[in-house]
Amino acid sequence: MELLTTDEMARADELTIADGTPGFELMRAVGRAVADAANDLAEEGPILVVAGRGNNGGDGFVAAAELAAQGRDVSVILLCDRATLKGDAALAAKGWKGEVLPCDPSLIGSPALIIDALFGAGLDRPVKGDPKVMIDAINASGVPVLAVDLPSGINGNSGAVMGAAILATETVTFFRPKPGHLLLPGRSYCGKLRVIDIGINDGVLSRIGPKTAENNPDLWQDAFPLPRVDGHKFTRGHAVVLSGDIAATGAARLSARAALRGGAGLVTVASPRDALAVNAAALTAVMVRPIDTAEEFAGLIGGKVNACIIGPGAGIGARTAGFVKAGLAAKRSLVLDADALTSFADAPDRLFDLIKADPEAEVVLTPHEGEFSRLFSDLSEESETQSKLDRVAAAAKRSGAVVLLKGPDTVVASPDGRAAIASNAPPWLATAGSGDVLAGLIGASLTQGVPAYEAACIGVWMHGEAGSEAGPGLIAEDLTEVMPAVFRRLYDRLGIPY
Ligand SMILES: NC(=O)C1=CN([C@@H]2O[C@H](COP(=O)(O)OP(=O)(O)OC[C@H]3O[C@@H](n4cnc5c(N)ncnc54)[C@H](O)[C@@H]3O)[C@@H](O)[C@H]2O)[C@@H](O)CC1
Ligand SMILES: Nc1ncnc2c1ncn2[C@@H]1O[C@H](COP(=O)(O)OP(=O)(O)O)[C@@H](O)[C@H]1O
Ligand SMILES: [K+]
Repeated sequence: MELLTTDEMARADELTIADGTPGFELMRAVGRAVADAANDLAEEGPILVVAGRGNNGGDGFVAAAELAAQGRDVSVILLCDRATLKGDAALAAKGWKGEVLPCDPSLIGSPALIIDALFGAGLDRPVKGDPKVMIDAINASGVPVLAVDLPSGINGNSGAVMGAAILATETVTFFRPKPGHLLLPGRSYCGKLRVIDIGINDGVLSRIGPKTAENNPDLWQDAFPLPRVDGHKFTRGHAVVLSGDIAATGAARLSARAALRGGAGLVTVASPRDALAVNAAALTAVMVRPIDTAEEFAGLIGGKVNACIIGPGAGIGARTAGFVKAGLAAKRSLVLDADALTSFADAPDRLFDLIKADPEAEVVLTPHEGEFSRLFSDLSEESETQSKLDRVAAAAKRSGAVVLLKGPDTVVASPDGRAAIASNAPPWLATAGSGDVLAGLIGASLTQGVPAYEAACIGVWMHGEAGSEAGPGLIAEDLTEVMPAVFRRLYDRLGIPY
């Protein structure tokens, strides 16, 4: 599903209004949807609506009137003087026939549910003073909260907490989710997210042209590689994974096994001679070749090889950088992870220039935050004006590669401006070697000819699903072993027979 920035959402509203649906109609649809969600969350007991001065507050007034008409016991707290409300919000407040209470936290009481309609997309500065006191008091009350559009205080574009934010039980948003619903910390403040149809036609999307999406199969199913009936292992492609020295071979083996499990037809570990026996003893379906130098590596991948995974356990320095250069020179699809990235920390532009020299290059960089800041030091910090999404998008543009920044909200960005945010990764994926498996899974799709952006998105999503499938207590080795179950669930979801 597409994600809309707050500006893009405002544009969707404008286009819908221009096409003949009055803005107040949209607000009424929102208010009714909020009332439905409130009834689901609290079947009985009093409901308190806390409204702000903008249209988010207007949604709150519509919901309050709707719930009262259904016989619910509703009260409303308003952040400002009722007489100062404007436009649709003022119209909505007129429809509320009850009392309006002032912004005093002692009036919260102990309702069954609080509807948070303080701020939505219009939040444009840090929350201070009265609204902050109110938000803190709502959070401290222990009462379940239904947030309208966004938990108040969460920035819809970045997911940042602007001073203070409502910790919602559930959030109802409209038409399409916003990046702030998926990016941390915003996602953690939303509780369960409901996306409601309020009568905005999907046709407006082609006029808006959103570039950001949620990372799930809807985004990449057309690119997902399926084995052909008349195929053989070479049609599924050959991946080469570079091994580290004798003390650091496990990471490459994890990547190699993941590449094979992920669907590569053949996988070879390129191993230093001193580690050959260790690798050979530990591998079965994955092949091993003795490779000590970048020249030997170039020779190996110059043959029938589609993609290379370089970095896991590879060692930091000129040697690994030389293998990366060989991979780029051979025009193979590449996953550059871990040490392959850090090996360019002293001169990242050298790497980017090499990547950009071939506009057709299919290269995925897979840093975690530490590696990311080594390559993109000026993009290492999140700020009010620079979300994780902005940082990764800028990194992709600068490097000429698809960049994936790991975490609970892994972002994949393409130099052409597309970006995807994943929200399916469970926290127990944060375990040694998990990233090596991710590199292998991305390599699996690249090997089968999937373009870098889709390959990265597919790998991230499958990795998250594998984490859920293996469950708490998993170690990296488990991720590769649950891949058949992940494939089966995906095939079922896409309606592909097997
Ligand atoms: N036609 C539309 O545009 C629709 C808008 N809808 C609702 O309208 C919301 C957006 O409405 P608005 O643009 O009026 O914005 P909001 O209602 O989110 O808030 C804007 C108001 O809050 C003030 N404000 C912003 N940050 C503040 C802070 N930190 N401290 C104190 N005051 C602050 C602004 O000055 C402005 O007065 C959406 O989130 C959605 O809930 C829906 O009703 C659907 C239709
Ligand atoms: N809190 C978290 N929730 C979900 N996934 C996480 C979390 N922390 C890390 N991950 C995922 O775990 C993997 C860790 O990769 P990485 O840091 O490279 O580890 P390693 O180098 O040990 O393989 C990444 O895919 C990352 O997105
Ligand atoms: K809100």
